Amino acid sequence: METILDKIIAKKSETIEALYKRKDELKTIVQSNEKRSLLNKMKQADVLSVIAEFKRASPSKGDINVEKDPTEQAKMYELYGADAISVLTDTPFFKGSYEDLAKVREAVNLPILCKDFIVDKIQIDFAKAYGADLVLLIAAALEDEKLHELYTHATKLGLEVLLEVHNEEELDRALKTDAPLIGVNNRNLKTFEVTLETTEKLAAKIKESGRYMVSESGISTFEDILKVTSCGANAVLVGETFMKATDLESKIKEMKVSLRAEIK
Ligand SMILES: O=P(O)(O)OC[C@@H](O)[C@@H](O)c1c[nH]c2ccccc12
Repeated sequence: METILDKIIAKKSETIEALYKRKDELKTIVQSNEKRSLLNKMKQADVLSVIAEFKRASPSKGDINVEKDPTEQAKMYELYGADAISVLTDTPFFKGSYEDLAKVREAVNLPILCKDFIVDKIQIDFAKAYGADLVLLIAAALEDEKLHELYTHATKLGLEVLLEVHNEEELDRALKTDAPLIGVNNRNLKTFEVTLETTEKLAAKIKESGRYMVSESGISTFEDILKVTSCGANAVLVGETFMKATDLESKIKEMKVSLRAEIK
C-alpha cells in the first residue's frame, strides 16, 4: 500500500529536478560562515531545549495556520526563549519554501533547522545557501547508503544533522552513523498515529549510546514535557502547538524545565 511518506518522496523528484535547474543560483548567494550550533547549546544546557517550528500546514492536519508571517513568528520564538527554529521547506504538502527559510534567517540569530524530506544532496546545498545550520535526515525515507552519503555531505558543508527515527530498527541504523543528534518522531509518517510512547520506548538505547535526544511531534502540554524529559529527552521539537498558541510566551516558557531535576 502506498503510504503518505511514499507520496511525499515520489513528489520530491519534481522538486529536485527544479532545484538542479536553479543550481547557478547557489553561486550567487553569499554564505556566512557564522557557526550556530544547536548541539553545543544542548551540551551546555541544564534546561530542556526548545526547537520551535514554523509550520503552515501538514498532510495530517491540513491548514494549521496559514496567516502567520515567518519573520514575525521567528522573532517571537527568539524573544520568548526558543533555542532553535525549524522551518518547513516542503511546498506541496506543508506549504513551506526556501524563501521562508531565508526570511527566518534574516529575522533571528538562532540555529535554524531546514525541515524537509531530503533525498538528494542538492536539497542540502539549497538549505545551506538559504541559511540553515542543521538539516533533518529521516531514516524511514533513506536506505543506509543514501543516509551515509547525505550525512557526509551535510557535515562537509558544516551543517549539523538531526537524524530522525521512529522505531527500533531505524534507531539501530541511525546508531551505525556517528550522528550525535537523534530525533524521535512521535508521529508515524506512514500512518500519522502520534504517541509519546515512541520516545519512551527508544529513550534508553539513545541515552546508552551517548547521543543527544530530541523528542518530536505531538507535544503540547506540561504533562507531555514531563513525560519526555523523565526518560531523558534533551530537547523537544514543537510545531502545531506554537503555531496555534494564543499565549505563545507562556507556552514556550512552561517547556523550559530543568533537566537535572527530571532525569531519574
Ligand atoms: O506539529 P507537531 O506535532 O508539534 O510536530 C512538529 C514536528 O515534529 C513535525 O513537523 C515533524 C517531525 N518530523 C517531520 C518530518 C517531516 C515533516 C514534519 C515533521
